[in-house]
Amino acid sequence: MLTLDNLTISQGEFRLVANLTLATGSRTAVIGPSGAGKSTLLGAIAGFIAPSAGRILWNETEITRTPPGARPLSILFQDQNLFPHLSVAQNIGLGISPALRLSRADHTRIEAALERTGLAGLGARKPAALSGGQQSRVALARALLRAKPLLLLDEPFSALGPALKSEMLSLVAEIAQEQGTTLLMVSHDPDDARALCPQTVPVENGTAHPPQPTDALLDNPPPALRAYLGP
Ligand SMILES: Nc1ncnc2c1ncn2[C@@H]1O[C@H](COP(=O)(O)OP(=O)(O)OP(=O)(O)O)[C@@H](O)[C@H]1O
Repeated sequence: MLTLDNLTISQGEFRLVANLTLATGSRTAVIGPSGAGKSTLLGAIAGFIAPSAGRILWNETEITRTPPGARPLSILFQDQNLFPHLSVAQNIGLGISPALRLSRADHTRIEAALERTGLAGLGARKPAALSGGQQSRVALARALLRAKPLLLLDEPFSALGPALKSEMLSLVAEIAQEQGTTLLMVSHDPDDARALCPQTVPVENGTAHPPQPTDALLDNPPPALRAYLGP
């Protein structure tokens, strides 16, 4: 279970407060107007942004000041964070060993992750020799190998076409289900939220609200979300 206990994040004039919990294995969308603080929220959970007050707990353990790499999570961004000079297999291997000290068993796991994400046979290529969709799959394969209990998605597939994006999101949901992963996903597309996430955290007016059932929220949004979601 992820707990945000009066978590307060300040960036210049901007301030965001979150008081909420996410059950283990749940899938949650984060929805709100541009600039509302969705990426800031994920950045604080991931440890890239230091909160000015409050606590982050994973189960009973406080991780508010745990370095990003030691937190029980993976995060996928739009910019897939692939190293251009490393092969696809090495980029995935970074999920196991940042120094790329990989055993034979590790290579077997990398092959399995390539296979699972539809990249079989592409391990020796450099990221530049892959399509955008394939690059997304590499980042996902790396997260898959890390098998952390919490997966944060900050619109990693938004540069892909609609069909490819929903294919990637389905793959994420499938893998999350298999691994029992807790999923927290920023989305600008209400249809993605409805398709994948039974509950949604609305972010508006400086608050990340506790999760609410996605369909009910989107069918009858509060005024601050209504304008953003449109008719
Ligand atoms: N380094 C910074 N210093 C000051 N303010 C910042 C900084 N980074 C972001 N902000 C402000 O914090 C607020 C939240 O930004 P954030 O990127 O989290 O919004 P968002 O909801 O993810 O938006 P979008 O949907 O457009 O990606 C914005 O008002 C932004 O201008």
